[in-house]
Amino acid sequence: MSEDKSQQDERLLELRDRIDSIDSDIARLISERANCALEVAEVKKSNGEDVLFYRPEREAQVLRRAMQRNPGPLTNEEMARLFREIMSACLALEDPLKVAYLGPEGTFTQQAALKHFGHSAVSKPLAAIDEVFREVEAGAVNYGVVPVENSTEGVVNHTLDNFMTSNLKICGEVELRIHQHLMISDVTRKDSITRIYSHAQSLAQCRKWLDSYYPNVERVAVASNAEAARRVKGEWNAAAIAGDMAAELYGLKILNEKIEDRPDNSTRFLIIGTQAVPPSGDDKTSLMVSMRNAPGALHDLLVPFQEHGIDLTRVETRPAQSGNWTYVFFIDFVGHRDSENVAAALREVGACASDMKVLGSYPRGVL
Ligand SMILES: O=C(O)C(=O)C[C@]1(C(=O)O)C=C[C@@H](O)C=C1
Repeated sequence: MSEDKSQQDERLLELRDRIDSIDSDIARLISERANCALEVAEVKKSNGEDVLFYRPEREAQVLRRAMQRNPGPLTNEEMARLFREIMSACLALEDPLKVAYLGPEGTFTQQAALKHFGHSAVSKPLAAIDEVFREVEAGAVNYGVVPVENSTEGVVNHTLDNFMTSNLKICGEVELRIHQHLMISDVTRKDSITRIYSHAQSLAQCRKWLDSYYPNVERVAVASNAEAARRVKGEWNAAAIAGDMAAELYGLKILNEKIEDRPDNSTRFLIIGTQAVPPSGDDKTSLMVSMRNAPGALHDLLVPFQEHGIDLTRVETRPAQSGNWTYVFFIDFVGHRDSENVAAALREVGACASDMKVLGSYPRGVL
């Protein structure tokens, strides 16, 4: 063995010894933290019947702090992701969360659920957005995850419409960068693709790419990206557009990566539940307001926000289910309903609206 090689080996041994010793410190500290969480659970239980183990505002604060004090070299996002999983495991010790999401397995919504709750939550795929609302309302699961808007394709009307008849609250939001890939199975003949399956939104997000590279191939819209991937499994002349999770789940090969037309393509998801979330220090509020279709109605509705210095992040209009040319506005803005300026604006909006419902104040998405 050369002198260099043996020096290298020695250095490697030394570093690995150091890593072993750091790992045992980390393990001890994680266990100490987990014991603390168990004590927190005991304190919560001694406080009353309706125990809320999951605290979105506290989780947001823990993650933000992990990012702020990050000394590097890991990125802030990586550091927060690690803490996300530690907290998820600690919460599972207190009370394992049950979370329903718009499935099937392998969809972007599952990815969003994992990003928000970590891997220790028990998650349940459901076939439709309405079903996710229903399961949370029935108490069969603690929370639900549903898509609400895509930066390329706009709003998910189905989610907004469900709020018209539901009493559920918004407890959180997650934003996910959406990367679409073209994928095939082992039996697909690359040069004989005549059909591409995907969800209609994903086909739309990749429209220009498809026009350039597969102009004459039939585009078939199916219920989800994961369903598209499942179909391709046994078809020699088909491909699917879906995300990483679907490719992994169905063992497909990615032929072309990141084929979305816009590089900043992202989707926002909502966490729905029954709890009102206290302020975290950086929050958003979602509001549903009905107005008669009178001239200047939208203007009147927006003035209080401007007067109280509140930033609107989104305004959507949907026809009310009662018809009669009544419109429902969905408004998102920065701030918590408990803060003075927001409370004042809500009073004024309430006075000019025919109906108003605060869908929830919740921490702004951290990761
Ligand atoms: O602080 C709490 O209330 C806890 O239960 C602890 C903890 C954590 O692990 O930090 C766990 C779950 C909650 O959702 C928030 C935080």
